[in-house]
Amino acid sequence: MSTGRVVTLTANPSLDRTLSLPGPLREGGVVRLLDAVTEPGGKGVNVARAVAAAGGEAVPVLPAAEHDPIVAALAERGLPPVTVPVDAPVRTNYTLTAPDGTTTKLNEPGIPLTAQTRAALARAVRLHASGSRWVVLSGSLPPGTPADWYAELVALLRDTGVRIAVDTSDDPLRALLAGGRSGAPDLLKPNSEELASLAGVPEAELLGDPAVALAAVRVLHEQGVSEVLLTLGGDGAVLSTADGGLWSARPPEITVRSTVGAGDCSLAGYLLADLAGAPPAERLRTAVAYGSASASLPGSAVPTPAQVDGSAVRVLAGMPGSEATSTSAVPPAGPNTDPAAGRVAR
Ligand SMILES: O=P(O)(O)OC[C@@]1(O)O[C@H](CO)[C@@H](O)[C@@H]1O
Repeated sequence: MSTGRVVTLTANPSLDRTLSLPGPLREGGVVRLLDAVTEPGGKGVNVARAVAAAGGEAVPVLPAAEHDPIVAALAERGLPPVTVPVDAPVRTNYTLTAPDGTTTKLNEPGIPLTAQTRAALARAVRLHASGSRWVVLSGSLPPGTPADWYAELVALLRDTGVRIAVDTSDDPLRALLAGGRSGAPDLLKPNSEELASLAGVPEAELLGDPAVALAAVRVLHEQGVSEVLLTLGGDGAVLSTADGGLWSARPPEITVRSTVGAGDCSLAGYLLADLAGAPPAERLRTAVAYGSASASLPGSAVPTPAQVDGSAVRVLAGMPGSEATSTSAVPPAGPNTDPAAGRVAR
């Protein structure tokens, strides 16, 4: 029987060190920081933290030595990770945040993993996937990892019955879809840059023309992806389902403090809504509300449900500016919500 558990694999975890700048970053010279905070990070780790912060059951799987600070940092947050031991320390990624919300990331490459470590991680994920609702494969792959490893993992997990979400970029993203339907996840969460690179079009063209974005999403469905959650930063997100559903959502106005982890929190919000049995429009609303709440928090902090306001998110059936779809507002779900509300033909 499947439970509401979410298993996340972060093959390239990080300690996220957030450095608060007193003003806009100027290269050269000495910058006296206002603050410096370290949190456990990496995309899958962030998803697990947000799910756990909402009272959900999350199992973060990652490569890390027993005494690595990331293990203690997660345990302190009530989220002891499942680890596969490695010799080197987990990488540190730096975030520079300016007072106007401008966020600059400096990510280290990470620790190369041996074939044995990869096999042990795959076994750990498969073990915990059985009986879980979702497995999330998230983030970059460490140096030297075959680009098609995520595709291989998707195929490996298929017979467990778990639903699989992937959030990655560059070669691992391309390889995921190059391997045919066996590598295709149930849910893919690209941002506009990633979708544009997959589609081979400039990002500006994809953002400027809904028809281009919809064509790119349709290709993903043809390749076997059931749900595409396209995140658009401050412009919200779009959800497309293989059965023809299409919704878009805009976040409320917020003061951005750090965009780090906002995409991960969007994914966590989507999964939490799914675990609660919410229909697609509501899953999108929760995703955007979580992403927006995350961006209003400092560093890599993840929001608690009390900091998330779904009613402030405007959800439309369809996609504005697209001739192929009409749009209409979807009200927040009430007790009598029709699960098919907002479904439109494409
Ligand atoms: O280098 P990757 O794996 O692409 O991204 C890693 C990372 O930037 O992603 C998270 C935010 O999404 C941070 O916690 C972490 O530092």
